[in-house]
Amino acid sequence: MVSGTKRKYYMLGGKGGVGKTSCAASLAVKFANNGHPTLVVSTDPAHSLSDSFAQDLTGGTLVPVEGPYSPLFALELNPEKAKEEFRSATQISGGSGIKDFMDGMGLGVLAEQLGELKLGELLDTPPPGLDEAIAISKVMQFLDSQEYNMFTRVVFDTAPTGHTLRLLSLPDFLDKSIGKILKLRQKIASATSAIKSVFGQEGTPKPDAADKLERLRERMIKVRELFRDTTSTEFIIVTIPTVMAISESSRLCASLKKEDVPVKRLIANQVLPPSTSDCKFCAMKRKCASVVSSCNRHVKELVLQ
Ligand SMILES: Nc1ncnc2c1ncn2[C@@H]1O[C@H](COP(=O)(O)OP(=O)(O)OP(=O)(O)O)[C@@H](O)[C@H]1O
Repeated sequence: MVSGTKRKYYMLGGKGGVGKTSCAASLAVKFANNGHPTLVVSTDPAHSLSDSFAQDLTGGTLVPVEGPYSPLFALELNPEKAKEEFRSATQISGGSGIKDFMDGMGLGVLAEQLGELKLGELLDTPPPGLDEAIAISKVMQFLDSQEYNMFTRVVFDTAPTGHTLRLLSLPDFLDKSIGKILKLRQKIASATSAIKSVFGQEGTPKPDAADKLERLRERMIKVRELFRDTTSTEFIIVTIPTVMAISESSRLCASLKKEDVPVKRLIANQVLPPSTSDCKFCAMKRKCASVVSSCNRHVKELVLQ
């Protein structure tokens, strides 16, 4: 994993509490100690990257992590900020949702179509995972900038399984939805210019709003491409040796493969080392771990089958 100087992205995901953040932080330190300027990003709204490094990493900006030989920076993304950006990019007129805008223009009929297209919901209540998708797209934006193009390893500490799966399918969903909004905007623009000439009403959608939407759509396409780029991206499943964690990891792996997301490595975390002085709890935990790994063949085969 440390060979080569071409930029690589590693996304760590899995069941809640298995050690995604701990493993993402350890992997980032390993890369930095092997000569890679590294960035570790937490997209999990419940950040715990600061705890892993025992350093305050909050604030939504890149913070240098003390210790490793090569530069290691950490970033705890602020999903609220990302959501705000989506809302402002999709507002049609100052502050009101698209439906009010169209009613105001006497285009209630078109608003019904909007209902069918379910775009109203998209604009007023963004889908789960949206904030992370936008946050990741921002990370990619600044990674392309001169200032941050030195990073050759980027490690994403993602949210627990369900959130991540929605995040992975989101760029597609957004690309299509924003495409519909832009088409609808086109219709509104031509309809309003017709109305304007008859009633002389103001309220044509701000031209820059369409550009903002178009830019957002392009960024979502880039996120989708990043997730599926087998030459630069890899999703690593983190699990622990319990039946429940392995079952959930197996489902996650099947979903990732269905979304064409490259996944080939698994971290079996918190495996108890052999010990003679086990307390009852540890003895039971070890027994369970050995039963799980033996009767379910090797954890890796089972999850990554
Ligand atoms: N290999 C390990 N050895 C000992 N403790 C560990 C190990 N990995 C994780 N832990 C501990 O388990 C707890 C959960 O770890 P962590 O926060 O990394 O999991 P997570 O999957 O990111 O959790 P969440 O889903 O809540 O974000 C923490 O207290 C952490 O210190």
